[in-house]
Amino acid sequence: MQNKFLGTGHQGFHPLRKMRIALSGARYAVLHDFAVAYKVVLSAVILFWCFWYRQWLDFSIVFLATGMMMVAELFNTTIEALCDFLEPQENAKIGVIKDIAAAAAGISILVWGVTLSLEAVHVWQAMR
Ligand SMILES: Nc1ncnc2c1ncn2[C@@H]1O[C@H](COP(=O)(O)OP(=O)(O)OP(=O)(O)O)[C@@H](O)[C@H]1O
Repeated sequence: MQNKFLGTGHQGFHPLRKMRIALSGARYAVLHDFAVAYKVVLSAVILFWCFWYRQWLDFSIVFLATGMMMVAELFNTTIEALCDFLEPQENAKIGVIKDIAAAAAGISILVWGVTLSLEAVHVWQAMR
């Protein structure tokens, strides 16, 4: 999309360019934020495992919870980066903004953890 104020960017709809931009953003987040990097690896392992045992658990629910957690984590990283860019010094307001973003990411991790635990119980009950 074109920046309405700066006139930068491209006009029109370019899905492949959008996908390339999104992948580049995800790559940057993985390389520069360990919190994102380890969750990507952990999510890939868990999703593979859940897909393998999909006849015993609800893979769609795990997929949804994992996707939601990763989206929240990427937004948290974006807000942290924006805060660090706008205010390199210590600032109580920046602290509060980052804490709120961290709370959103924390809730998504909690939902992810509870979902995985419930599905693990299903698998355990099915295998007994
Ligand atoms: N410029 C700042 N001024 C005041 N407090 C800050 C500032 N930067 C960070 N903090 C405080 O430190 C906490 C951690 O911020 P930081 O940017 O280091 O995130 P992080 O611990 O690396 O998070 P994540 O693990 O998600 O990457 C914030 O939640 C906030 O309370």
